[in-house]
Amino acid sequence: MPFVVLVSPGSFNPPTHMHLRFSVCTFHYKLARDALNTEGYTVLGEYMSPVNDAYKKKVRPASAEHRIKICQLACKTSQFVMVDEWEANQNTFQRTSVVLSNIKDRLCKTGLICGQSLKVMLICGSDLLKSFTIPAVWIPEQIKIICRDFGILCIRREGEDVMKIIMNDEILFDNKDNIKVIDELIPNQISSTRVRHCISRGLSVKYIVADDVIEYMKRHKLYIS
Ligand SMILES: Nc1ncnc2c1ncn2[C@@H]1O[C@H](COP(=O)(O)OP(=O)(O)OP(=O)(O)O)[C@@H](O)[C@H]1O
Ligand SMILES: NC(=O)c1ccc[n+]([C@@H]2O[C@H](COP(=O)(O)O)[C@@H](O)[C@H]2O)c1
Repeated sequence: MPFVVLVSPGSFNPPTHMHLRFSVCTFHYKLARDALNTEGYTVLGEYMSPVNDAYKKKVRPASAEHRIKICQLACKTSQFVMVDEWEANQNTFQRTSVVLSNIKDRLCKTGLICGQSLKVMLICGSDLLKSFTIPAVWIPEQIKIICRDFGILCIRREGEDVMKIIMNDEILFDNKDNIKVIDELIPNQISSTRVRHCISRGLSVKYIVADDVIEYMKRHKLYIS
């Protein structure tokens, strides 16, 4: 029986309940389960991989050290989602294909699972899939590697026409069988950006972000300005 380990790359600045819902979408929604089960896969778990501090964003994220910590707090209640710190702890930005390979190599080195029976897949929202089609953001050869050698589980983000994104891009279209699109049955507009806006205005983010994460952010005065 081949096993799947999911990897969710992102800034997680901060992690929201939606980031944790990825696992719910994968495990409990029939569509997603079927998408993997019909091919005989068993999903073992998911790693959130917070991006390295060297990744350039319009708004400078909280430090990797803080983001690792709040991701760990966010995952505390999940038996399925964990944090992989490797990417965040490197000295330079790591491309996502490198992160996926690295996680696979390390899992195989444990000796608990062999490469042939392990499929590491990227799990992402459809905005990340869309970014594949924006010139100069990703290296086309690496998109091919991600689609062909790993595979993608894409959660539709509200309003996004994922099939159109796939159909209009040559690499995605060529690899469409390795891209599973999952509908979030309760689509929402939760985003880290909106959470940061609320915090900076002194508004509550309770029930959108884990309580322990809220407590940590308060203690470290994250996102208040
Ligand atoms: N509401 C959502 N629905 C579907 N996917 C989501 C949602 N929020 C986040 N994601 C996905 O989670 C992953 C990591 O997201 P990221 O850390 O960039 O959060 P974000 O909310 O998109 O951040 P920001 O608002 O700072 O750009 C990405 O694949 C993103 O598409
Ligand atoms: N070439 C690449 O590998 C590449 C390019 C752009 C974004 N990414 C990843 O996509 C994620 C995007 O996160 P944000 O949506 O927070 O910007 C990050 O984890 C980042 O590492 C990878």
